[in-house]
Amino acid sequence: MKYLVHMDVNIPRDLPAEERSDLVAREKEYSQQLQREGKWPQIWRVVGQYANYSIFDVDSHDELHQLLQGLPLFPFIDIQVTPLAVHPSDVKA
Ligand SMILES: O=C(O)CC1=CCC(=O)O1
Repeated sequence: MKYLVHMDVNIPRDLPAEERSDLVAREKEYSQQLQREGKWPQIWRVVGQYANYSIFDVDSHDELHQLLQGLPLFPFIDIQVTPLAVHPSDVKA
């Protein structure tokens, strides 16, 4: 099952720099592990924003929820999820 996920990151400005760097580094490691596993096949930066659009490819809503909740930056991200279905005009389908 594929999902389009929009993440809008809002790390508090008063978070100590070291804590911020640690969170961002752990977020990157977590994300890259899921990318290698094929569960997070695409991630794109939104131009001019601390935000991304990502594609997740997982088995269920529950799995996606679990993965998103595991994001180190989860407390500081507004997340919107759009479930995707195959388009009938897709020549690859
Ligand atoms: O920087 C972001 O958009 C938040 C994020 C998600 C995965 C990652 O490495 O950073």
